[in-house]
Amino acid sequence: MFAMMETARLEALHLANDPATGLKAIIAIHNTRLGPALGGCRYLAYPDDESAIRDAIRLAQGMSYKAALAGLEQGGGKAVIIRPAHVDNRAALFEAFGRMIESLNGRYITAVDSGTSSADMDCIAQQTGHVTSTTAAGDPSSHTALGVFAGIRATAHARLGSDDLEGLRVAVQGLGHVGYALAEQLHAVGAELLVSDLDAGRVQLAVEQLGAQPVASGALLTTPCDILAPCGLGGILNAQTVGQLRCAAVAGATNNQLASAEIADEMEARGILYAPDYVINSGGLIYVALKHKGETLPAITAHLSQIRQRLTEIYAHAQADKRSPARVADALAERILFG
Ligand SMILES: NC(=O)c1ccc[n+]([C@@H]2O[C@H](COP(=O)([O-])OP(=O)(O)OC[C@H]3O[C@@H](n4cnc5c(N)ncnc54)[C@H](O)[C@@H]3O)[C@@H](O)[C@H]2O)c1
Repeated sequence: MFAMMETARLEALHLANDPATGLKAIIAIHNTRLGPALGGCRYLAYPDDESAIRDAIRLAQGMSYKAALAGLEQGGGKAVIIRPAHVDNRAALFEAFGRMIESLNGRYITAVDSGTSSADMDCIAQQTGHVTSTTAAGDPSSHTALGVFAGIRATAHARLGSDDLEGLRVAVQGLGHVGYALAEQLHAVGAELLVSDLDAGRVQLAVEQLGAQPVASGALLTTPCDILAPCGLGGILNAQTVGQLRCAAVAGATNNQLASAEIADEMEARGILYAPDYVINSGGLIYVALKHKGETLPAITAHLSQIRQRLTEIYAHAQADKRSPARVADALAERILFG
């Protein structure tokens, strides 16, 4: 366990077991150098306890990097609640989790993630103030989409010489909360949209409302385009897909797009510019963190606009050092967190 923590440079790991509600929870606090650790709470079934702990640690680490490059006074953390086969009272389970968070005295702030909802956050809020993305706080997805849109402009400028997206072929994979909002913005500035989603209804909506061209899910990654914007599930840039990409750049919302750092090197070698996922998709975190601090919407929007500048800096470094932007982003984050 300690070896795992050392490898990830994790500060603390907290476990809770509450037989009365069925709560089995893990809170991983990766780094609090910049401020309290903020990160979502997953509520999923895991094959064993170790996989759940591993997941929490890996995700907490990612949150530290994301917060550092988003310029937030916030550290990285993540929680995992192991989903029981059966739960009598979900509200009571999340309230028990709220008490666990409260016992950490503000070192960890939770948020919605896979398997949890704003209603669950409302239950947690009964027991602690260290919770975001409650029903009252609102869904961060539109802010994530705004950040990705700004990041696509920066990427187009760096790779294609102009941030004018009119007529650019942008392939959006996944038309969920973020992907559809992004497609709307791209459509509004005259981009040519190619779209795919596992849900045919979402695709049909984009065809009718945004004039998008539908592409079969399996074919989108290999469709010729200027920018590929992954907004679905992670791990899509891997040894099988990377050689088949036919785009000038990849810039999208999906978390953990790269199967490994070497994939980014391969993209670099092929002249495909890669927008580091945790930089371009940090709009939601910025919204959640600043909203929790009581910032106004204009202040949040102003902070969000820094994503574009941050990416532009990363691309400039990457070009100067002949390295992948993914490597540059990691090095920058590590300097902020541990330097
Ligand atoms: N919501 C946010 O604020 C936020 C913030 C940061 C990162 N992200 C990441 O962005 C991605 C999208 O988030 P979301 O909130 O829009 O999720 P979502 O669940 O609302 O939408 C995802 C969509 O992608 C589709 N999809 C999944 N796999 C696909 C595939 N192989 N091909 C085509 N479509 C596919 C799904 O059918 C779904 O419609 C996720 O990876 C998420 O982790 C989201």
